[in-house]
Amino acid sequence: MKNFSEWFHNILEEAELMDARYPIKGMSVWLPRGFQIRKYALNALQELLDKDHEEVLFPMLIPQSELAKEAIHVKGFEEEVYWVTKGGKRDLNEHLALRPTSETSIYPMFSLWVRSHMDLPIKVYQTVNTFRYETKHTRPLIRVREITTFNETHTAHATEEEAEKEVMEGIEIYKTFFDELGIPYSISKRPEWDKFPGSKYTMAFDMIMPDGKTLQIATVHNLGTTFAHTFDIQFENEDGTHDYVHQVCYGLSDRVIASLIAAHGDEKGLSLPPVVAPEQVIIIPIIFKENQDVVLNFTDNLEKLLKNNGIRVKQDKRELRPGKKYYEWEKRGVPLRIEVGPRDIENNTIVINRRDTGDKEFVDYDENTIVDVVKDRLDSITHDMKEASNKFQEEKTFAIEKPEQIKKTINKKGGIITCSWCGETDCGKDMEEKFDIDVLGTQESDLENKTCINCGKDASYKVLISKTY
Ligand SMILES: Nc1ncnc2c1ncn2[C@@H]1O[C@H](COS(=O)(=O)NC(=O)[C@@H](N)CS)[C@@H](O)[C@H]1O
Repeated sequence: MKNFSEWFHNILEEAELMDARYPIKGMSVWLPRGFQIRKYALNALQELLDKDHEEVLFPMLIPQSELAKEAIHVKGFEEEVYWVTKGGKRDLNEHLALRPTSETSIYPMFSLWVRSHMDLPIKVYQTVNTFRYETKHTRPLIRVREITTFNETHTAHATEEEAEKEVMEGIEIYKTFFDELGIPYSISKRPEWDKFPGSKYTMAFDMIMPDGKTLQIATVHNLGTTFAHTFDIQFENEDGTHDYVHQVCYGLSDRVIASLIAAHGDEKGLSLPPVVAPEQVIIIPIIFKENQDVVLNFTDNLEKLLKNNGIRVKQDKRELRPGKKYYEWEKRGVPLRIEVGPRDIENNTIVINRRDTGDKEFVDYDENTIVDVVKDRLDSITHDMKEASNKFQEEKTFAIEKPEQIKKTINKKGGIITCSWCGETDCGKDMEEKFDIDVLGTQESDLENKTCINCGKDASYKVLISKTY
């Protein structure tokens, strides 16, 4: 893992997740295994969103006039928007933007849908591709020009309190989702100069990657009433007065898959939490000519049993020596491997190998309990993977007191440092400049008469700082 970037790119290819050779920079192809992992990850997220949000689908193209309406928003995206300017041979009289995110395609429709407070709240989400002409170094899943797995939630509420509640709900949904996938994170409130264009404030999830830099893996934005004024989204109260809606939006992307790979992968390759694994169990029959049928009869039965109990299982019967099979399935990150040879059958045991820890376990085989045993081991893997990645995030987060520790700690150890800060924009930007770092954001904390690490003024914030992607 000394060269994370090389390791990461190798895994995409060797675990057959993506093909980055597509002839447009910043765009790659989802291969079948990668696509399944993406599907299971999205299923887990949608299960959480579906509790009280509805899935919708908006057009990909946005009229220039709509995109331009929200000045701050469009300022934030104007460098990144792809445009459609022709239809066939004909020039379009209005250029159409490929959505970089969907506020300006959704909110004109919210304006049509919202008339009375009875039409509120609106809580919708979509999983779409979005396009951002990233000029920084692109890399698959991490910084792409076509974001293929952009899950964005957009809500409208009658009151500010309801919008604040939705922000907390969005944060909870993402916390639960990342916890299920064993992806670690630190949550902070982005500084004024780095919040979502047009928003009141942005809450962000940052994961410390193996190379010590942090990756923004999700964001929740309180939009206030700015977009409601811009797109005239008003509703009539019970007393006949009119108010603008209060809005929230939140989103995550392909980076979730990048985080899965980074959080759990190792020298052997991918290591997947069961919830997203295309195969949760791979059965390897150890076959010798003379007793082939005995073994295969046993493993076919075991495969059927596991499959009938909702476990995603495969059997590798290829004419290859076992070691080669182990190598391949470990690289693909299959959580559990079950080996069965003629001796195991005589002893009525099977061998269970955990991909995450490498532990090998001899288990007495009993048709009535083997499903529970396998499910129990899969649950242990889920639990332990989450513990391990949270431990890494915690161990790479350092509280410091002195400014000279900022650069030293970041350059030497990477990760996130926390310290006290006055919260002033010019001081924050000065810190970023001086120490060549990024201010991730602030967290609630009970600072008593602390001074700002950078300017010495009274500090009222605990700030998180790191090198970022
Ligand atoms: N070029 C990119 N490649 C991959 N993921 C990206 C890229 N740009 C942004 N993201 C991810 O997408 C998330 C949401 O994007 S965002 O700009 O912060 N927020 C929005 O677009 C809001 N409309 C919420 S949906 C970010 O937190 C980040 O994790």
